[in-house]
Amino acid sequence: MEPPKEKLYVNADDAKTFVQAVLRGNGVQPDHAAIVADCLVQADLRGVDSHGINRIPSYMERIRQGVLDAKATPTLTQVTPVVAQVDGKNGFGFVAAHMGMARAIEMAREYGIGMVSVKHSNHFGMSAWVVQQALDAGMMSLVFTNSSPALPVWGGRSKLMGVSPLACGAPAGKEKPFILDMAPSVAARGKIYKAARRGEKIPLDWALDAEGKQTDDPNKALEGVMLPMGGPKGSALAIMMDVFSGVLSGSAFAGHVTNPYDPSKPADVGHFLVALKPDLFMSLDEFKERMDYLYRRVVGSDKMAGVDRIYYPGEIEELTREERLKTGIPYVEAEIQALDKEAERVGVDKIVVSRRV
Ligand SMILES: NC(=O)c1ccc[n+]([C@@H]2O[C@H](COP(=O)([O-])OP(=O)(O)OC[C@H]3O[C@@H](n4cnc5c(N)ncnc54)[C@H](O)[C@@H]3O)[C@@H](O)[C@H]2O)c1
Ligand SMILES: O=C(O)C[C@H](O)C(=O)O
Repeated sequence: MEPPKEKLYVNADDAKTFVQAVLRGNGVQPDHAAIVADCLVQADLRGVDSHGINRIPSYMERIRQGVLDAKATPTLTQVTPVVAQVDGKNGFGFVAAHMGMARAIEMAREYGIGMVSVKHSNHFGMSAWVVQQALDAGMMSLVFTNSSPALPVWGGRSKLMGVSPLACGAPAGKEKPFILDMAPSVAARGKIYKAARRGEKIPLDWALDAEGKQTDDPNKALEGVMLPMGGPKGSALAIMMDVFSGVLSGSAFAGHVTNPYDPSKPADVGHFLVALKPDLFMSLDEFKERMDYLYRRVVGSDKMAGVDRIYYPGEIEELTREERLKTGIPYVEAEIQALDKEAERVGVDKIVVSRRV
């Protein structure tokens, strides 16, 4: 399998315009289309191409099969002054989580903390966009979701838990904010889908094939299981995401969430979102100074042999974002063709490729 060499570059604004048009063509209301497009393009800009606009064909298939409601409007119920619940009504996870984090931020502004449980939702892609939503409002955050079975529990051999990401963030002053966004597996399953799309191999420690053997073939890996990061600890984190996102919310859990690529039934994903005001225990300036000091201590740490630079969590993605805002986002021909097929189906313009390299 030779990876395709040519990269097709698309500017972020053109990618957003394209995604919005396809979504509106599939019956999604304009303000919801804008949220979904922004979250997907943010992922591609940050180099999280596993969770960017290439997810559009699978989401549209779910709409066509009637298992994702393009026209759903989530509802919000206030439970206590600092706790709310969103019912995603089986619409886009991006829209339900965006509404949930917006409410969590409002509660945190008033009371210091806001917690929102989201039920009957769908895949919301890269968790870091929700963390960024909180950071844009000056808030710290916790962002949990569950997802479809991909990972055996420690000692088990079949898929049970999702590779459900744990994300959190905290603002800084002059330095970069802290953004941790990690699946409890060695790598997100989306990276395997991406390798399959691009005809690339995967590292041997990511997954096992259906016979339980190591494989570098992404298609064989998708038939097998993902491997947890950190052994039993990764498995435990996946269970933790299910407790907070699935059990607590009233959504599916314990292996009953549907895969975003399976258009046979609703996904019933749950999310758990917390916004926290950073100046609860000291002034905001002092908090930010302390965050800046932490950043400098981390990136200024003594380096291991062979390491050129130490990065802060979220920093590589931020540097990629800065670069891609200038260069455009690189895709491969097969990905652009799959996206253009979605445009053709609803009679909107193809995606604008600015250059091929
Ligand atoms: N919605 C879902 O159901 C779902 C499920 C799984 C994963 N995902 C998404 O997949 C994406 C990728 O997940 P992943 O676990 O493969 O991420 P990853 O392994 O690429 O990164 C995990 C974390 O480690 C940090 N990091 C990575 N390399 C670093 C380095 N050299 N120095 C310092 N920090 C570093 C990153 O900034 C990030 O915060 C995430 O955005 C996640 O939200 C979504
Ligand atoms: O795509 C999935 O199956 C879930 C998640 O987005 C992942 O990358 O693992």
